[in-house]
Amino acid sequence: MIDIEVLHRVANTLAERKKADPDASYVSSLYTKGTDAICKKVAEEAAETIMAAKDKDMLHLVWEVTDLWFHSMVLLAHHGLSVDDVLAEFRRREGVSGIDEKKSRSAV
Ligand SMILES: N=c1c2ncn([C@@H]3O[C@H](COP(=O)(O)OP(=O)(O)OP(=O)(O)O)[C@@H](O)[C@H]3O)c2ncn1[C@@H]1O[C@H](COP(=O)(O)O)[C@@H](O)[C@H]1O
Repeated sequence: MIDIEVLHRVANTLAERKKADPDASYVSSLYTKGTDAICKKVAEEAAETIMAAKDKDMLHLVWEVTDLWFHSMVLLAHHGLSVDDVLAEFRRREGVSGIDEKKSRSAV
């Protein structure tokens, strides 16, 4: 079983960082800079993920996906959301084939 508790612990830290000093916390400094700065980090980490995959660099691929998940979690927290909202969406989609779901969209 994969340990997703670490995601909850990080999410709790991200919530706590709303009250932290931006000079002492990277997360708090991102909140202070705002949505554009956080989105820029998400875009950078997505680009670095793509480069690692294209280079077939497995170590960096894991590092960059971790950076991407982390900055996506910061973006969610900045908007009052958390990893629980994403996990709930995964649960809602569970078992629904992407092919069937796409067909049902074109039928509407
Ligand atoms: N998981 C992470 C995490 N992953 C990556 N990073 C930071 O994300 C930053 C940006 O990564 P980059 O690779 O882009 O680094 P960079 O190029 O030097 O950054 P820029 O100059 O481009 O801004 C780095 O400073 C990393 O250390 C993280 N910073 C924090 N966390 C978690 O968030 C918690 C709270 O962190 P603080 O708010 O800093 O206490 C920590 O305890 C960790 O659990």
